[in-house]
Amino acid sequence: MAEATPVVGIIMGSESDMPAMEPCMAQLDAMGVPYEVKVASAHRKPAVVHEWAETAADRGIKVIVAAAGKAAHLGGVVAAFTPLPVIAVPMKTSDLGGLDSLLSMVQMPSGVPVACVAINGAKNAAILAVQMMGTNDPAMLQKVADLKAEMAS
Ligand SMILES: Nc1c(C(=O)O)ncn1[C@@H]1O[C@H](COP(=O)(O)O)[C@@H](O)[C@H]1O
Repeated sequence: MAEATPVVGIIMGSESDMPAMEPCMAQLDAMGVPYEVKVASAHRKPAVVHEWAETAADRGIKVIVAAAGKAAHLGGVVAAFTPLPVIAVPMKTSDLGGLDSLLSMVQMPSGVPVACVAINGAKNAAILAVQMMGTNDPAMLQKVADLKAEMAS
């Protein structure tokens, strides 16, 4: 059977962000939502990030989740290159506890919004992505309703 086309694009600034982002992938797996994962830094590989972000919508991606730590510009740079909504996940850091990542991500200039979840809020980023898609996709909305029913039981 052919793999379903990914609808969530997950990008992270470093392979070192992968463990903190596992709950995002696990939540999307649990909800049956196909995703793609890319490791690329806006600082270290700007051309790769540019190309990935600019072509995301054409690949069928509906929502982007961008995770990064420290001077976490990745979400904002991705948002500059795509009309898709971007959810940023600030990574907890050893020096400043993730406040550095959070402030870098949340303080976007007017005109280029980036939604931002809590420090290491990978699971919530996944749920929020499905909620966004649910605004015009009843099957996605049902997945979130099912999750809420499960939490309440
Ligand atoms: N914030 C960014 C960006 C970016 O914003 O483009 N690229 C890498 N990083 C972050 O640097 C931290 C340390 O990365 P390394 O472990 O590779 O040195 C990671 O949390 C990564 O997301």
